[in-house]
Amino acid sequence: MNLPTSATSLAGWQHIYSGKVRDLFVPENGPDNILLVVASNRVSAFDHVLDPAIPGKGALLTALSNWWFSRIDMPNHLADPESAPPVPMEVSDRAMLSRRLEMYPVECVVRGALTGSGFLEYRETGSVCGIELPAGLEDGDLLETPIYTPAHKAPLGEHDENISYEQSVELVGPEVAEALREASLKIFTAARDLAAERGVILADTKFEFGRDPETGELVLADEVLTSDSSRYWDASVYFDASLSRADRLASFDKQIVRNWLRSNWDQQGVPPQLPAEIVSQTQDRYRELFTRLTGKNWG
Ligand SMILES: N#Cc1c(N)ncnc1-c1cnn(CCN2CCOCC2)c1
Repeated sequence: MNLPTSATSLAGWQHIYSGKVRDLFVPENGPDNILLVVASNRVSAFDHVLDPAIPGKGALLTALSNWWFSRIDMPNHLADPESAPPVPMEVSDRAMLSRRLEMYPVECVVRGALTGSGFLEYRETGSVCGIELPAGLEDGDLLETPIYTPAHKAPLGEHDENISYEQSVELVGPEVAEALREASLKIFTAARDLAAERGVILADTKFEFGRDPETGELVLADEVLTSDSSRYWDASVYFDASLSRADRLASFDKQIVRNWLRSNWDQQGVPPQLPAEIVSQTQDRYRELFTRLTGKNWG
């Protein structure tokens, strides 16, 4: 996977980490309990960060995350702007000023549908993360009840490893493991139901939690319920039996890019530049997802 070659340097902030699509900063001169999470416009597919970036993507997904945070009844990591240095103008619309937490090394994945790595594991073993599922399920099938399928965070560039609930207990202890599972299932179920009212299927998502060192409380962190951390499908497309399975499971935001790459790249080496039309269509899909979920026009 080709990683970003340079992270934005921000006046007053020290860059500490770059992921595929986000960059992390801490205040150069304190306080040390603050973290700035900046969502880039980078888009990744097939384990590659693509070129060019999608203008507006970072701001839109930050706004979507903030919209969900405001609807989730749980402490979150968003910080009071008064408690931190000013957020530089050049990233203000795509930056998340956060409380610095002691992050738990568990990717809290919840699946309402069986696809991706979960389907691959099911096809091999009949289960996902030790959870036995009924026989005969196909890729993309909706599950009767959502399942909690944690993963262990892998180093950047590697795939996270699906683990059993019992393995998550070994990582964080029984009380925290249960709290992570309970919170993840509760948030997912509420978000899935809200999305369904808007004709959108929340197929799966990944939450990250941390412990606030000052209060000891469990805090919802990272981005939440964005199309980078979740799979969203259009319900009218999903239930259209005239479409192929691949088309029915088209992700709201990245399918246009994936389909173009499948037709224009042999998945060897570095992917080709995305044409302007593909970038524009992808921007439209991000906007459409934002509007469908929030009921607000973007921009
Ligand atoms: N959100 C948030 C947040 C927070 N509120 N407090 C502390 N850390 C994080 C955070 C955000 N992303 N990551 C993953 C980057 N890690 C870098 C080290 O290596 C493992 C991955 C950590």
